[in-house]
Amino acid sequence: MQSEQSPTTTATEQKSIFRVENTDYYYGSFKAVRGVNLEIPVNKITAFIGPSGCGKSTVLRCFNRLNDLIAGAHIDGRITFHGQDIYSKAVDPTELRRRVGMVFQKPNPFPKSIYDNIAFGARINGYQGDMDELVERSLRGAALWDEVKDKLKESGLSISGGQQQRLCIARAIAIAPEVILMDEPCSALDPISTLKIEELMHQLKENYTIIIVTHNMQQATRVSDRTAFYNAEATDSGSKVGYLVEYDVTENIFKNPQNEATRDYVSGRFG
Ligand SMILES: Nc1ncnc2c1ncn2[C@@H]1O[C@H](COP(=O)(O)OP(=O)(O)OP(=O)(O)O)[C@@H](O)[C@H]1O
Repeated sequence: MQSEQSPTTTATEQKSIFRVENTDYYYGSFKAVRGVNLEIPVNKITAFIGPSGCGKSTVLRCFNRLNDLIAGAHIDGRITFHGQDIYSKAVDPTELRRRVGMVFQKPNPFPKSIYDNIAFGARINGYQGDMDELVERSLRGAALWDEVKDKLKESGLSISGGQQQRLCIARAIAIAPEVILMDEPCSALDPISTLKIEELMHQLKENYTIIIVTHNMQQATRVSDRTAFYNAEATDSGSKVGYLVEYDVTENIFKNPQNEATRDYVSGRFG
């Protein structure tokens, strides 16, 4: 059987896990982002870059329908996950969010023990297996086990910011997602913690598809396989609307961009 491919997907690329087709993103009547078409390859890291307010987080939050929780937010167009429209009535957003996890800008562990940070979500999701084993496996998967194995009963808030962010990643992977969305996951971290998360991302992509929003262009070049550059332009009404300018393998976006705005942005001329 032939795999599903868009005209922009080359035969050598892996299958897409998400397809975004002709999507416009609104907050009430305000159109925040227009006309996005893109495919997210499975088991790769895709970076979203662009100046502030161009809609990177808005698009990101739609992959697990987190924008549903914002009153008035809606999209026109279609986003499919494994070929199924995620906005169709048949899709349960809670189940979608289990399969498409998220890590936020600021580490946000639960005010519970390190152990329970992992066990809590797993229990809610009906995990029936050996919880000790799951906690260890998740913490190992987030490259945190060695640092916390002797203090699993201590609060998740008692460890460093970088460790807290890895705990949030451990919590996300404990419920066995396929995708991890990361919204500027290192912006609150020091450079060493940032590098640890980046190393971890390289390991994680063996098992997960990752989409990361980042303001740090070096980070995009270090971690991502593909990069989407978004920009915003003024509309007749005076507001700004975001749009996807260029999407390609990361090396092309940074070394050989096709669009002038991309070239200016990646060379630090604006943004
Ligand atoms: N909850 C919301 N309600 C109304 N408008 C919003 C909301 N969230 C974002 N917006 C608007 O949508 C547009 C895109 O915002 P978004 O946060 O997605 O951009 P971004 O590229 O992620 O920005 P940044 O890099 O600063 O995080 C902006 O005009 C923003 O003001």
